[in-house]
Amino acid sequence: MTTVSPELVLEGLARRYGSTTAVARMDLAVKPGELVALLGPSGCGKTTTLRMVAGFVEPSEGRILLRGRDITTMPPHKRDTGMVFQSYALFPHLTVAENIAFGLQRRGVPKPEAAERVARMVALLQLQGLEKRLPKQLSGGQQQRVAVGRALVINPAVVLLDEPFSNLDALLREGTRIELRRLQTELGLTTLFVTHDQAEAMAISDRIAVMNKGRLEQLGTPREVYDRPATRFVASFIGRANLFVSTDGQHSEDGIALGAPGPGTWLLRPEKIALDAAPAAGPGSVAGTVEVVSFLGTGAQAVLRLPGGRALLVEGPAALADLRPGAPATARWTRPDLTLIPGEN
Ligand SMILES: Nc1ncnc2c1ncn2[C@@H]1O[C@H](COP(=O)(O)OP(=O)(O)OP(=O)(O)O)[C@@H](O)[C@H]1O
Repeated sequence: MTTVSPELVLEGLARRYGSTTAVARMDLAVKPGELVALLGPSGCGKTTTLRMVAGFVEPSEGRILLRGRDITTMPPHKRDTGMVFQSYALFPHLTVAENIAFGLQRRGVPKPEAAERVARMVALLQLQGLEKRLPKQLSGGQQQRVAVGRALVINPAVVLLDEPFSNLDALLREGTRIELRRLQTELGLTTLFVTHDQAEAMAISDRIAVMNKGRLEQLGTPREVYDRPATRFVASFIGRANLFVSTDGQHSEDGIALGAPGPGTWLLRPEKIALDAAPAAGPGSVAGTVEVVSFLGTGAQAVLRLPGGRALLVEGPAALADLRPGAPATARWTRPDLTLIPGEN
């Protein structure tokens, strides 16, 4: 077995502001060429973590190692990190080419080599013909690509991206994230990516670090965090979740015939549930009333209101949208559709 030594390591990294703990003792190891997303709701400590790695925020505790070197107290420009800010932070008076070349000049890269590397970035990011423009003469998506180019051209050991697509409209955002993923894979860039958008994190990450209230709740591949969430928070933040608490497995606290193999907190994803018109029959079935249906293009969603008052979310084929609100329907699932949430027991 070969073990790859990680490129970036966070060891017990913490940051407090007075009595507020922005980040609590975080451990994370990012492998060479890996893209890890820091995902969580507003205020969970994603940006603070990224800024500690970049050197803009001083940790209260812990260490940061980059390629085995302790960089915890090193000034930002000596760290070998390339950062892309949410606001892009381009120099308004410099052209596209000059913006991209900036970091190379500062590092004393000879002019001919710098010109060559800038031209390569311009080509990779499809900015040809825009080299002499100023940032204000570019679209949001083009500005975003210049910001990425400026961070990548110095060939940093780790690329740090803070919600880089938040200023783009939905369609451009999807296209740009695919482009970024392609570039990141092609160039083998070790990347830490901050986002509060779970779909974005799922789409581009090798692994996702799910954060909540300054803590790392789970680290895993998109599939792992979706299929086997460690906590109730992860289950609800990644995708949609129907959660049931049961003391015996047979029934949930609100009286649903759950049919789980044992006690605990159980997750039932909406796409695991089937709806039909026949009456409920024992474990893994419950009758209710269709409350809302939504057609989503690739499928549909329905909310089933249960007698106990709970709203059960169901996802399935587009035909689900043909159900009439107010109609009775029975939800069905099987034992393997239920996933135990280990962190809640
Ligand atoms: N300079 C500061 N002074 C005081 N508190 C701060 C400071 N910076 C961050 N915090 C607090 O630390 C916590 C984490 O903030 P952080 O910006 O890291 O969260 P985030 O997950 O990046 O949120 P968002 O998605 O909204 O940017 C928040 O409670 C925030 O109010």
